[in-house]
Amino acid sequence: MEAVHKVEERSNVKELKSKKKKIKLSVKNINHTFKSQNGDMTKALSNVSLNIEEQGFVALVGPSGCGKSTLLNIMSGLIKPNQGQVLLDDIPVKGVNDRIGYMSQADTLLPWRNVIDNVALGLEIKDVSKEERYEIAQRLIDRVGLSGFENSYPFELSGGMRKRVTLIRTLAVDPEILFMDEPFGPLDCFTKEMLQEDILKLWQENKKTVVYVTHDLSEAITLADRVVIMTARPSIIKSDYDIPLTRPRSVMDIRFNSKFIELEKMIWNDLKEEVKREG
Ligand SMILES: Nc1ncnc2c1ncn2[C@@H]1O[C@H](COP(=O)(O)OP(=O)(O)OP(=O)(O)O)[C@@H](O)[C@H]1O
Repeated sequence: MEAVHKVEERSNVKELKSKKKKIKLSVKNINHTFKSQNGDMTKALSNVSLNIEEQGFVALVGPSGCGKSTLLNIMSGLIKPNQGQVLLDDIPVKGVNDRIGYMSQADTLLPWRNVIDNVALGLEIKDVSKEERYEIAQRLIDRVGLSGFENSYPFELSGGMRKRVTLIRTLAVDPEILFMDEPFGPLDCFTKEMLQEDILKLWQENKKTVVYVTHDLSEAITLADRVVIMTARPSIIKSDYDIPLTRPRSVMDIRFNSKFIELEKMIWNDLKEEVKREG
């Protein structure tokens, strides 16, 4: 299928694309080994390089424990790699900064703040006026169907609603690039699909650059423009697939699209070798 490019074949494709789209994030020759308390060494990443285009939606997929979160944490400046560097608009990323948004699986809402004050938190930290931050927060609350819950506290919300609040809190500060680490991992599949629908809708409106870590190949193909497969540890990038499914997409319908089914089958054949190696 012409949409597919193994890593080694992708370079000319990238050259052609770079004429159209700027590289937003560049990961260069990253090596990273963890040293545990008892002195054990775990080599997580081996010479990983990756370019992410502006407004691109890239999913990182690989077997459990292969180093996906480590790579995301290095990209976002949370971890300093042993070797290599990450450039955001050609400037080295040195620690977390407000150009970057990060959403993890953890529930990080502040329990003593209601929905609107949770959503407005980052704007408050940035000294945005109360009127403006409430206006931005309200717009996002309305966008994800949480109108009427502005004054509710996190404990009064369902798991899916809390995720929605976390998502729009991350978007409220308008980051240039958004990193998401299995943000909907523990939720049931129906709630997950509704949240994926929200992501597609919000992305369609704002076209942020997104890097999305998931175990779930179907989720990766549904959301992303590119699916990058990582090998079992020590992880290298094995393959890089374009996802030529038209947008706007519907989570509910896309899985019945013949191109989707074909892509999932093909990428799974590649991924399953790594899953078996890891197991
Ligand atoms: N702080 C740490 N200290 C020691 N080892 C670590 C640390 N963080 C991660 N590791 C190890 O590095 C490897 C990669 O971990 P990482 O969390 O990046 O994998 P992952 O692909 O995101 O896994 P999963 O999909 O299961 O969340 C694992 O073997 C993990 O045990």
